[in-house]
Amino acid sequence: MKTIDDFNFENKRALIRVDFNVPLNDNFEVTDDTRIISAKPTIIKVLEDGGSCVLMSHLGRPKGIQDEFSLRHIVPKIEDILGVEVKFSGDCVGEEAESMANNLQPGEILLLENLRFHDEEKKGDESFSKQLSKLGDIYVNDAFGTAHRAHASTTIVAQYFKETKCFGYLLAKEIESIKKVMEDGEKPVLAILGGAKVSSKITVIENILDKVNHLIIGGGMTFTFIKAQGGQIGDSICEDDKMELAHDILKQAKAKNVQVHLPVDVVAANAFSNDADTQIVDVSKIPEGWQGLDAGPKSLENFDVVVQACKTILWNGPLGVFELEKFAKGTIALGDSIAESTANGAFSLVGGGDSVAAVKQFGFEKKVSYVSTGGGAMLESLEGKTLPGIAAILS
Ligand SMILES: Nc1ncnc2c1ncn2[C@@H]1O[C@H](COP(=O)(O)OP(=O)(O)O)[C@@H](O)[C@H]1O
Ligand SMILES: O=C(OP(=O)(O)O)[C@H](O)COP(=O)(O)O
Repeated sequence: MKTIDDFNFENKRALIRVDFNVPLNDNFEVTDDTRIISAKPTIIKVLEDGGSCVLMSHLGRPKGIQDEFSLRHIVPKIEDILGVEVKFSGDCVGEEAESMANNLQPGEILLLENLRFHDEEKKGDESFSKQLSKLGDIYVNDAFGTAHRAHASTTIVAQYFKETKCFGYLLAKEIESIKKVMEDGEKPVLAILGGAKVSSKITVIENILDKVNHLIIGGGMTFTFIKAQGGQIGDSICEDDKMELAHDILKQAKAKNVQVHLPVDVVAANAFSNDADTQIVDVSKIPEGWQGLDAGPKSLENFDVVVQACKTILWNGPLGVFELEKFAKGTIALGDSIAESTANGAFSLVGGGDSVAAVKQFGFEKKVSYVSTGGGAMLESLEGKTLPGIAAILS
């Protein structure tokens, strides 16, 4: 696996694919700069070697050229984080980009305009990829968040850099973290899967059953499993067409010697609201008119015992509707448990959109071993897929 450490960038231009697809508010200010901070070590390494950086990224899902998706908006934030001036090219290919890239001096940074202003980016167009390739001497992919997309800048462009392509520090770290859980994690290995629906996690569950010793199933997914076992789930969220599958998953787990832990009690509410009345009830005796929106205290105790006993922990998906304060306790308690287990030597990886949001919101970011910068990319990795952005560097 070739990483940025295998190259000296003195007098070289690094063409770096970063994922600066960051959230902006109405004033075009960056509201979460994690992805920019995460790319910093790679950029600094190039500059310290005496090289220059051409940064390329997408922002959002624009339809053609739309100013609200211009990467120009985030230049001040990047300059703040890197402490270096950032030049900006109003197009990612063409004369302006080429002449600015050619004139870059060691220590300088150029940011290209949103790659997705050209349809060719998502199509993986060859000639567009070739134009991009002219902008650097060494291609570095550090965009884990976009590594599941086979686009021009993440995948096709790599073919123009046979011996001169590598992973940046962030992408290498993401790969290593996934490997630590999925391949060589210290046992017992635990996966905690929560979130809303079974359907969005089926492939993850099936793939993970071969890798773990324990599986905690929580969140809205719980109720499809409970109903499948004959429980009464009241008005809780449920995918009736996935009940057979839920059964099958439990059977597979048994055959593979994976211990499955489901909630035994829940916080049931008479409405999907912070103002709802609530009661703690047995997970399989939820009255009509009530829905389970968080794990109950006995479940949290049980989960804590498992979490403390495990040496490798993967967490994807919240245990309850954490966006509503009244139903955030389970997710917070689980975060506390994982933090404690991590402090005692376990390796913990948090990945997948909403669980990362929860970890950040409740301040667990520094208390777990690694928080992934990719939502979809992490899910596809957990499904066992080889991401095209990663394959393109390895080939
Ligand atoms: N018991 C529940 N009932 C309904 N929704 C739930 C429940 N528990 C969790 N959720 C919701 O699941 C969503 C996260 O699901 P998902 O997108 O699958 O997770 P992730 O983004 O971590 O993969 C959150 O918005 C949360 O409110
Ligand atoms: O934010 C991203 O994905 P994510 O929300 O799944 O983490 C990436 O930048 C990929 O963006 P895309 O899903 O528009 O290709």
